[in-house]
Amino acid sequence: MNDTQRDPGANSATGHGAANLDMAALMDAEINVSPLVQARLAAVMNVARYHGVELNPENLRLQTDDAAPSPLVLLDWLKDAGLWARGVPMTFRQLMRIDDAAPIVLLLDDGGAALVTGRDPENQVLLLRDPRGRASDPAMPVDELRLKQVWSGATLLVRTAREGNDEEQAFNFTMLGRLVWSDRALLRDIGIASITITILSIIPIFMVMRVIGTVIQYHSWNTLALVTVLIILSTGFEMILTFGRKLLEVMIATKLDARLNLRIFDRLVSLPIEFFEREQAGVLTYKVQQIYQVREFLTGRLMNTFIDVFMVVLLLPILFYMSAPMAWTVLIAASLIAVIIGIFLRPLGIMTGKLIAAESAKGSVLVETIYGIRTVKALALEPARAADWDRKVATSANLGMEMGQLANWPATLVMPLQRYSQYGVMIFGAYIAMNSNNPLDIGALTGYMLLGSRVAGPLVSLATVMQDVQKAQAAIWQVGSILNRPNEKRALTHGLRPRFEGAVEFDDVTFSYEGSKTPALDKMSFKIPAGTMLGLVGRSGSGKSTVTRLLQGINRDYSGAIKIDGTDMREINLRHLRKSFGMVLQDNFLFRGSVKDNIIAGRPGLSFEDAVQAARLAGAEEFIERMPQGYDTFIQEGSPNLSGGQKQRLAIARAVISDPKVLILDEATSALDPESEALVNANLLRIAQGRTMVIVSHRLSSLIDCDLIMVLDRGRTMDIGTHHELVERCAIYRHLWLQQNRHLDPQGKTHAAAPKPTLA
Ligand SMILES: Nc1ncnc2c1ncn2[C@@H]1O[C@H](COP(=O)(O)OP(=O)(O)OP(=O)(O)O)[C@@H](O)[C@H]1O
Repeated sequence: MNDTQRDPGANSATGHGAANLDMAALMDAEINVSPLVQARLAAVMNVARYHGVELNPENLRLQTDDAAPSPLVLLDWLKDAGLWARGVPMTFRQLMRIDDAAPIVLLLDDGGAALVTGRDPENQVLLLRDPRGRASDPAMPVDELRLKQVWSGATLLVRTAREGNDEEQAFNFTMLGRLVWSDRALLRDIGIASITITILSIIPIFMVMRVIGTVIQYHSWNTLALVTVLIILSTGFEMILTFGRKLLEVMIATKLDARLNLRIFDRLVSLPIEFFEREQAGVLTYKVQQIYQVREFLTGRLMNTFIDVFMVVLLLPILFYMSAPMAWTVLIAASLIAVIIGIFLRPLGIMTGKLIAAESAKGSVLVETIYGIRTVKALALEPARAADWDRKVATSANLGMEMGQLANWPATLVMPLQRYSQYGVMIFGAYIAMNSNNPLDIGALTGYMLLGSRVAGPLVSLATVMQDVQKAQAAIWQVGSILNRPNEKRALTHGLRPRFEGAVEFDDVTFSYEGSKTPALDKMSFKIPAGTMLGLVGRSGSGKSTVTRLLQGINRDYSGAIKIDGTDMREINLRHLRKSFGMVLQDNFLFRGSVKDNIIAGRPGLSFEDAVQAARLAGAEEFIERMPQGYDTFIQEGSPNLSGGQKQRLAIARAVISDPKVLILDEATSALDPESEALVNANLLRIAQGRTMVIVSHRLSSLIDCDLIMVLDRGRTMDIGTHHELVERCAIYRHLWLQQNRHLDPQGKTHAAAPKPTLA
């Protein structure tokens, strides 16, 4: 029985019919599980059914039959079936507030589960059902106190995966803006705090005007006392508010960063492998990190500028009220500043783009050198790399210098205008004072000077913020150029999830790599039944690895059809496909962690026993047990503490642990010494039992035992048959065989006349 998707609406008509438990599925699957485990499985199956998905208990990997399945295992089961699922801690109140008919799974402390199928706000109770009960059983009202005795908050939320959901939004200003906007309550608080702070910081200016205008002129001690108290009070408030605002700013930035991190990672790992093969890691990392600059700009500079400009709108009428001619001069000076900065915007924008490109090129040299440090050292390439680095540093330093020089111009040119609105306005005021019948008093003049700078400042920053907008635009373009590429997300989350048997068929498949004129596979057709051990041979570049790549869905834009058990691969869910296939490459990456962790590779539901069994099948058990801490031995980055053969056997164990129906070995033994190769090959026949194997190897001797061997040449199938058949009838195969095995006769037996090595 497969996990199959049904019409999502199919069950909603029955409303809370989700609790309509049909234990038959569990029984069908013949898993012998304890009643508590049954409750959890039944609860999850019920919710999935509500959303139109039938879960198959056989696809669930329970650690032991008695232990309750962990939330992780259940989530994986749900996600595998194409549902959106999250495990979250919740409170009774939060559950009461959810306004959705879809049932919610509560994971009870004793390992069981309950389903929330409704709520009664009047009596403050939740309506719960036992997932193992019958549909006709009435829902049980449970209040907060009773629930707390059996449940400490673990909840599973499930819904149908939305198409084109948030994660699919392009990375651009709109998306970032929306992200920022989703915290509008925080933004509003920051806005209110900022405006209040600005008003409070203006109060002392008016106080200064009073002091100079009234206190000194009329020796008014009372006014002085009042002014002092007011200044102290406003400063106190300002301090508290500034502290609060800073906290809010940190909160908003942290939340945004967390959300961005999740999205970026999600998007990055959804990009097809071919993309990573083309792009340099250093450039990728550098470009993606630009997003944080944009975030900083949005929540810092841009927001403050808007608040400042808002203050100008408040202050300008006051300035005009105090003296219209003076206000005009301030306004004109500010506008001139804006014009000067506007003129420099474009050249600065172009320069910023160049600088970012140079910085990413520089970053890529560094990252590449670190990644390839073994080769760099082994070939004594340090001077060459250093020279390359020097060139990149020089280019980016020169550009940085040019950028600084260019940016210096507007900053210098606007200075006199800025100074005018600070001090010049006072001279102008004094001039007016001496020539007019209604002059400003000296206090008002000082106040004007202080207020004038408060108007010019924000206008200048509004103009310079445009410069930052350009920078942010360049940065977001860089990020978008990576994250907005077509990704595999749809293929990873949609499509059929059949139970594989392992029959593979290539039907007239033609495929060319991007930018290549000759096809890597040319009208390839072949068909193998489930359980076949298929060897792929051919000269270098004949397309062997390409066959394995297409089989894993790494490259998908081929013509013709690839069918697995008769189903077109394009219709199969990509994640399901890759999870169901095992893969061992020539050079496998082992993660930092213990041997056991590397074999299990973070897949939920797999236990230590599974790891031991997989290691045994891969022939790795013997050396693991000899290691100082056995399965707990720590593997370093790059696994220097393991030999090539040991690494390969671990990689095979990792690939077979999930009992894949199709196992692909691409030159898995090519880099091994003969002894290790013989060890791995000896295990292959055992591993091959009950599954289809596709083995790519240059060494034909390791393919003799294959059920079928396919000979490739320039992307075409030249022949397919057993070793003996091919030696007889396929010229290419015979040639390759004889080349590698001169001492053997064509049927694989040691040649009687083979010269024995002699010691001189
Ligand atoms: N990522 C790629 N981008 C562009 N062209 C590629 C890429 N990978 C392979 N090719 C080209 O496709 C053709 C088939 O390559 P493929 O790796 O499948 O051959 P192969 O038989 O596995 O070779 P080898 O035995 O040397 O590994 C070759 O001409 C190769 O140059």
